[in-house]
Amino acid sequence: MKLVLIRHGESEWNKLNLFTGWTDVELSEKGVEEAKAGGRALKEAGFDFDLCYTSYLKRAIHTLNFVLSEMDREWLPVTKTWKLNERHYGALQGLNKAETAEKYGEEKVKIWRRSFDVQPPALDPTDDRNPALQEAYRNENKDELPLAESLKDTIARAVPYYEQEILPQMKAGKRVIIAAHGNSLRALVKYFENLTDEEIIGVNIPTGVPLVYTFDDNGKFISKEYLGDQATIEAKMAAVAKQGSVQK
Ligand SMILES: O=C(O)[C@H](O)COP(=O)(O)O
Repeated sequence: MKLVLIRHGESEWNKLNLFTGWTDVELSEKGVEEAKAGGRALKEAGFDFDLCYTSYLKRAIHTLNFVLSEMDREWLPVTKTWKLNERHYGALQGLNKAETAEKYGEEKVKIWRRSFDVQPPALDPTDDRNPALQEAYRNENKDELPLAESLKDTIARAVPYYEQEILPQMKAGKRVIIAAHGNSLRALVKYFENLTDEEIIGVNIPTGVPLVYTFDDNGKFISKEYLGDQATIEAKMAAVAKQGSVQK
């Protein structure tokens, strides 16, 4: 069984190096091009899909739309769920990552960005960015909606969704693509590959590059492969890792 993951293309806030989380920002022009290139790479490699999953956030939704447009598959059914949203970055949302590193130190920012179970500072419940106060989440169970999340918290909602909603479809023969986010995809990657809490720290997902997983019939990990020029992909991953460094 194969499964394709794609992180959204560069967003307006990726471009400005801001902590984004659940902030619903648009793709940048470069992000649109990355998403289209991802779609073309999938088409050229002969991929096709039956079902698509994405988050409630427009940078992932639009990425999926551009991918499907390039593949002439805009008619495919798409399921949206907040369970695939980016990790909620709490009160860090809107802050510049490099400036935050200057203020609190690179180590602290690395812990906030990449530690397994440390949450960033939480939003105040009265903050109008509290998802429980936002239209997009009006039909969701308010008790489940976060004010901040660690990667562990993200795993606790993304992995059960995968196991309950997506994996059964794959086992029934459906070809699936998931368009999501740096950390909601890291949550799935950790689970798929059974990575330790330390190993996942070093995983950085580039924007707009299709990541193809191959599993056995039971959903057990066999292999993975990024589609595209490997040196370019490595450079994009290194750039993501560096976003939390002080700018020199
Ligand atoms: O929410 C964000 O800021 C990004 O999408 C992912 O950020 P990170 O790579 O700093 O975790």
